Amino acid sequence: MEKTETRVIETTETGEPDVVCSDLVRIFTAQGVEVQALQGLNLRLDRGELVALIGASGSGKSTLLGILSGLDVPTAGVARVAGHDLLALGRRERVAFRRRSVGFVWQQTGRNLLPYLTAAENVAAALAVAGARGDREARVREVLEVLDVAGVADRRPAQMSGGQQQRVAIAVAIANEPRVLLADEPTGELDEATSASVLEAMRSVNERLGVTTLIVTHDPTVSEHVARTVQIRDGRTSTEVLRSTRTDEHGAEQAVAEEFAVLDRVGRLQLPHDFVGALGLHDRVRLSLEPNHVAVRPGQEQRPTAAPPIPTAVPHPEPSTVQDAAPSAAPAAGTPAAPPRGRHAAPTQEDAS
Ligand SMILES: Nc1ncnc2c1ncn2[C@@H]1O[C@H](COP(=O)(O)OP(=O)(O)OP(=O)(O)O)[C@@H](O)[C@H]1O
Repeated sequence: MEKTETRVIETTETGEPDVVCSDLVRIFTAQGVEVQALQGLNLRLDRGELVALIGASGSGKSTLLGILSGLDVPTAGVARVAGHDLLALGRRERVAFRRRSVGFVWQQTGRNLLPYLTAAENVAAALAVAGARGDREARVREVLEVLDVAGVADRRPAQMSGGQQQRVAIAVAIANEPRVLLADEPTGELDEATSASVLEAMRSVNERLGVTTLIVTHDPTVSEHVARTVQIRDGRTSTEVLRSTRTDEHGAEQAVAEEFAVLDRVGRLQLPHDFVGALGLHDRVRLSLEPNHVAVRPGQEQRPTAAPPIPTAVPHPEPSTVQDAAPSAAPAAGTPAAPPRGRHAAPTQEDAS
């Protein structure tokens, strides 16, 4: 059974990650109206990581992938992929970056492959466009075998299943040995079983070839295939779930999922929606530094409508979480009940250090 804990992690920078986004901003202007698709997003992927990116519709996932793939240019901030500064690339460098440094898999199978070429010809075309050296035929065979689609090498996309088409698309994307593989809803048009096999293929490619991989998805089963899931909300990274296996005191292996709020370099974090709703937080909140945590309390005066019951047997605990910091009165009508403890706990000062 999965156990969920919460701590705050700091987005510090050590080493040379393959993906670095720092205070990334993308503003679109449509018919005189500005839309802030990314509002100071921070993200880093270390070399060889496999990460899923999730978030509600409109949260900025595709905008981020557009920037990381070199298709779009951010308005402000830092975006570096495979050592390239994406705000400073010239036109020719950008073309070379897209051909050699990143591979891309789209949701629509039709967008990934040329319909009049076979699977092998699609991979060969990608190698030719990038000017790949060496034995291209051998490389075509190799990547189709890695993706377990050597059997459909001579078929055109229309003669393959959706899952086979996406596997061939992954083969095309990794043919040039890019440092980073980006996938936008790669399983969006597939049924559950086929989705699982495509996600598994991406995990296997990541493991065998060490290509740093970022998968944008709505697929709820993605957590079974990745060790790290990043959630973005309103154009910013808000929470991360890290999964690992631990051995308990009886020697049994336990899958552990820990949920973290993401603290950026200047100390900002997003409170989960259900915390905000449960305490009716708005406009201003009171912060206080406690011995081992930071407490967040509603900014407005809390006037309980009825006298709170006096505890008899159970002593009232010291506030240690956002829920603990709640007034003792029940939440106002219309506000959701406080979330169960353990799903999200409040960030603690100790954890942030
Ligand atoms: N070219 C554009 N011009 C104007 N606004 C845009 C443009 N592209 C995206 N947006 C806006 O930016 C915000 C983020 O869009 P984005 O497509 O990145 O979200 P998303 O998380 O990928 O959504 P979905 O899951 O529905 O694909 C949205 O409000 C969207 O309407």
